[in-house]
Amino acid sequence: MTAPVSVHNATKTFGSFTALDDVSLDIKAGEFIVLLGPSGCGKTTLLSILGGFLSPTRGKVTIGGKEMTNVAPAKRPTTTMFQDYALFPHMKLRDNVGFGLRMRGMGKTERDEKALGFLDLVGLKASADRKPHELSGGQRQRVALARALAVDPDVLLLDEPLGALDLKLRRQMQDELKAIQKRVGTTFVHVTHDQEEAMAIADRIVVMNRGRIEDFGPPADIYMRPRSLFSAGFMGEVNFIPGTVKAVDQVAAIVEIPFGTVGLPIASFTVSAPAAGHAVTLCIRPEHFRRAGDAEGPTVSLGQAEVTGSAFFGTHYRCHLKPAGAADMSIVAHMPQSADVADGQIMPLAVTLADIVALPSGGR
Ligand SMILES: Nc1ncnc2c1ncn2[C@@H]1O[C@H](COP(=O)(O)OP(=O)(O)OP(=O)(O)O)[C@@H](O)[C@H]1O
Repeated sequence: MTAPVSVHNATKTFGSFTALDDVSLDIKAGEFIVLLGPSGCGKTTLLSILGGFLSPTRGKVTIGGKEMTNVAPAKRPTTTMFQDYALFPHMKLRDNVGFGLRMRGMGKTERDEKALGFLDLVGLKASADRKPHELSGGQRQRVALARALAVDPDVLLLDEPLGALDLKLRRQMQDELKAIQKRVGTTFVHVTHDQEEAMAIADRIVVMNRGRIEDFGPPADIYMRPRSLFSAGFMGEVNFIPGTVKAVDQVAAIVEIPFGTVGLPIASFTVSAPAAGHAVTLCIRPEHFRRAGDAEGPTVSLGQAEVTGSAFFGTHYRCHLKPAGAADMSIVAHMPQSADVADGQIMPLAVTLADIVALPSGGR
């Protein structure tokens, strides 16, 4: 089963501290949502409010269109899978997975059949008679997932479920988790502070910071068209170039930056329309810089820059560049593998216009 989830203006305070600050969110049935943000930003608090382990100080939660704000966890159509998922050590996997069904009074034959079906889903049917200590960390994690899904929640809440796994296994489990979610169609809300994990699994990512939602959208949108400087910086490496809007007409704005003047289409301003005098920050990902002449489509020239350092990364050179006329600025740019990059070299820089996002400077 599956259900949509809505959070309406939820605030959670602990004494004088506001852990969640007026958060609203609409999740569609069957979506894989990731709550992403640094430690302490309120991800677990929001997940706990969805699961019923915490009540919001203000605001409300609906699941499947029904108000759930003060409904106990066991009475919600949700299951929460914690990072330190505890399997019962003395029970076979089939009994671990069937445990929740037993608690709900399901008979042994039916329960066993269902448990085997979910073990099959996570690729462990052949191990149904083994016990947890005979499994690897990744396998135990899969059993925990099978157990959580066996009770047929409308919404599965996952709190850093891959946090205890090593990096390689983590990446593998991300792919599996996504594939399983697509097969069962249950709404998943998954907490992580790992941006790559979020991109690997999410249909939509909720970027959180200091108790608020900074950005919400598909991974590619958040990466390419971030709606806040925090979001841009959290979703991978980015260069922030300060600027001032000098003039605006109906199609473009002229922005003065420390090493020149650029004309940007209005569409580059993703959050608020540009106005003369506004301080803006141009966000440019390292892979979007090109040597002038190599850039595709309509481009903006950023003048000459000196290579002050470079390292070969296999797929590209990662370069530090100093733009002419901006002695105290350093830009990180990726140049193609084929580029002949050397320290001290001067290169004319350009960026495809569509790859520049201009956001209001300042903020929280
Ligand atoms: N019961 C509590 N009493 C007081 N403060 C709390 C309580 N629970 C959480 N907080 C505070 O609220 C803030 C948000 O906590 P939360 O656990 O939601 O963060 P998080 O984003 O999940 O972080 P992490 O990735 O470290 O788990 C933190 O500053 C935390 O110290």
